Amino acid sequence: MKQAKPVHQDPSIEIKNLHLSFGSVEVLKDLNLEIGKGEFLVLLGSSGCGKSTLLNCIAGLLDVTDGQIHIGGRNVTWEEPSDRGIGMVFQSYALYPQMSVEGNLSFGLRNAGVPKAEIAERVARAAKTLQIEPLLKRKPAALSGGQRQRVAIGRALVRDVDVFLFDEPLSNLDAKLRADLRVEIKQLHQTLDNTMIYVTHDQIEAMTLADRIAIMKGGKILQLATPNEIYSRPANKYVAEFIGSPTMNFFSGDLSKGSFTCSAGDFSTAGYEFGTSSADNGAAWFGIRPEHIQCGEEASLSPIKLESKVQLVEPLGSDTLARVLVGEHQIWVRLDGQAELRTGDPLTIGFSAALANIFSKTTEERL
Ligand SMILES: Nc1ncnc2c1ncn2[C@@H]1O[C@H](COP(=O)(O)OP(=O)(O)OP(=O)(O)O)[C@@H](O)[C@H]1O
Repeated sequence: MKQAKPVHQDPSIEIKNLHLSFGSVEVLKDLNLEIGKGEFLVLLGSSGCGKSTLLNCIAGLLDVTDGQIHIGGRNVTWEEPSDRGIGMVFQSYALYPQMSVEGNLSFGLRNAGVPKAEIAERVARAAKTLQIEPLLKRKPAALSGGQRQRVAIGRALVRDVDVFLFDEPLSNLDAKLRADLRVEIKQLHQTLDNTMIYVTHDQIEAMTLADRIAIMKGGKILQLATPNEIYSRPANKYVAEFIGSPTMNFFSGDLSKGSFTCSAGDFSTAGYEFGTSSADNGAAWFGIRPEHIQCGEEASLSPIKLESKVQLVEPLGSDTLARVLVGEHQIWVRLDGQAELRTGDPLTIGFSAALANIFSKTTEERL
């Protein structure tokens, strides 16, 4: 696994050699992770990869099979959830329907025996931060989905904890609300500076919110790095395909002595750091993102030029996506929103190996 350096030197959460099995099924496999104080870490991966399981282990909602979890320098592996100093926000708001918003916000504090005046102060502060002051007397049934989720976040906020855990908090909301609340969560993090761990399978949420993203597959972390690093230097083909829409284009061919050859031609890759070891020679994928491909006249200056035929055009307003055929390779390109293209048109495309990534077909690792 290729790892970026932690953004913060001071760890807030350390996960050491964590294993979790349900019966004979091993869901988390020797997982190690360090999260810095004040860091926003996103756990991203497709359904069933173990994101929620990992979050629930940190929260104390699941007993680990082996390994340790430290929060704020304390070994909390066998501590109760309420003693761990964490606040959790779930996808299903989990509000008490019979209680007002104010009752929902203060319930946990009353149970914990926090003095009345302090409860009032904490509730007022959270309501102000989340702009739900006018809703305090309402019951959850009289709130929109976005407002309910704000209350759920508020309930974590009043606990005055150092660590917030979010499990797909926006996935029940429509697209517009999702985008609005996403911005609010980001602002909240900038204001509060708590450590946040956020589970999602939405790559836009991951890219926009995270200081670092952990991409998970099959109970393991495949890459842990900043959004930029993951986007521009994915550790392997799985990560490259998972991030970016449309996905990275791949030419299937061979890498030999740093030079890539495929049925579309010989790509000049000399001078770039591909396949520096002779062990890297062999069957490989040449990956290039759609926005790194020049089209038409703009392609004339590109080091690698190819002739293609337009198969499909998707106008998006701000830009236009087109799928073109280069020999046997289907390639997505991103053009200007005003581009006038028709199915069947010939189109010259061009790119430089400087922006490419090459992956071994044997290991799928980036070379
Ligand atoms: N209580 C359980 N008993 C048995 N298997 C479970 C249990 N809970 C989860 N699993 C399995 O563990 C794996 C990981 O589940 P988990 O909920 O962590 O995935 P996820 O990445 O959060 O997925 P999603 O995005 O769909 O929520 C899945 O294969 C799931 O079927």
